[in-house]
Amino acid sequence: MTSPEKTSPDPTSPKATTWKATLTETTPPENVRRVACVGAGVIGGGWVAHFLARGYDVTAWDPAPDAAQKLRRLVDTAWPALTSLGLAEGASPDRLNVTETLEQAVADAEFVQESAPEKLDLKRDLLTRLDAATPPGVVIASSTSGYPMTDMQTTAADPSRLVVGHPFNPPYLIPLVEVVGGEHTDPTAVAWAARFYEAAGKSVITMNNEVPGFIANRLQEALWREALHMVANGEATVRDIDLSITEGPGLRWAVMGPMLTFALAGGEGGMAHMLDHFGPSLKSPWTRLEAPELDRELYDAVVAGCDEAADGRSIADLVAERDKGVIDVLRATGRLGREGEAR
Ligand SMILES: NC(=O)C1=CN([C@@H]2O[C@H](COP(=O)(O)OP(=O)(O)OC[C@H]3O[C@@H](n4cnc5c(N)ncnc54)[C@H](O)[C@@H]3O)[C@@H](O)[C@H]2O)C=CC1
Ligand SMILES: C[N+](C)(C)CC(=O)CC(=O)[O-]
Repeated sequence: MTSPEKTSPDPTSPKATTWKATLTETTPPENVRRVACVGAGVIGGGWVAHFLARGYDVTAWDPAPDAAQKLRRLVDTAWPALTSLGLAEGASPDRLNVTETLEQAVADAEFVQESAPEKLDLKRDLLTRLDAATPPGVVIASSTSGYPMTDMQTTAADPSRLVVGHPFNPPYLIPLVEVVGGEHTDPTAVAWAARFYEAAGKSVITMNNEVPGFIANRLQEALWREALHMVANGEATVRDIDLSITEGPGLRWAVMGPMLTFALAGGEGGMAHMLDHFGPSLKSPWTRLEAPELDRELYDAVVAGCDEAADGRSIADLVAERDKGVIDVLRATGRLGREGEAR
């Protein structure tokens, strides 16, 4: 990702402190009842389903002509899984209002989640528009997978209330949200967002430093790049790559992260022994990390490999299978109560 020319607002301008100035008028995160979701594709729609299941009133806007229909279908598809997890009191898909305009969606919102396509100019323009239309003192979060907020908040009149709230697909099942502000974000807005997501049932990592891709996507990207190299070089098939994780480290990663998992590789000696023993292999050529050229051949090989792996299952079948699997893992690892409440 290249960093664009910055036209950052003057941090000493009174506008840059608008959010702070209206803090006392801001709804405490635990009392928020009305959430707006702007952009309602895979992730925006997933956020809508999550917030509805948690009992919020949700307004949504998306410029696509068939967006309302698709969104309601996504919510209906997710609802059985959400019901099995346990709905908040009063939660209902009927509490969704798909509006005609962006301005209507955010007019009464107490929190705004932006989930538009991952294009820097588009995000910048949209956040500027959202900032202009959203009541003062309301935090606006972007679902961006990797742009630093500093690069997205360059043209907003009040950049101090803009934060990144990076979710994982599907946001109605995967608990993690990475929260981080930009150079011109008020740290109180970051703290407010973190508290809000926690109140909304998410697991939050708050980052104090901006790095493109945040934490989890940097880790995922390293694995993804190596997987593409292996497919491109004919070293492994798409199926081999998937099996190597689902039948291998993926099982452990659902229980503990890569750090603790590797500490156990050192036996009684823990991570210290693991480093003494396997440290030298860091110098072995086990990974390339530079991204391979995503040329037509590699593109086709990856797409065809996934079609073959799906073995006739539609995307809807795979989504249902994934959702059931994630719920089973959450349950089996004690991260869900008997009624499905997240711990
Ligand atoms: N797909 C994924 O696995 C994840 C995506 N994200 C991030 O979420 C964001 C959305 O990605 P997806 O939902 O995957 O994309 P998507 O393509 O499924 O949905 C994007 C939606 O935005 C709408 N849209 C287009 N222009 C717009 C505008 N100017 N204002 C508002 N909405 C607009 C489109 O009509 C579409 O419904 C991106 O920033 C992406 O990086 C974050 C985590 C995971
Ligand atoms: C593929 N992706 C980069 C958009 C993925 C994410 O951002 C997070 C996720 O759901 O894995």
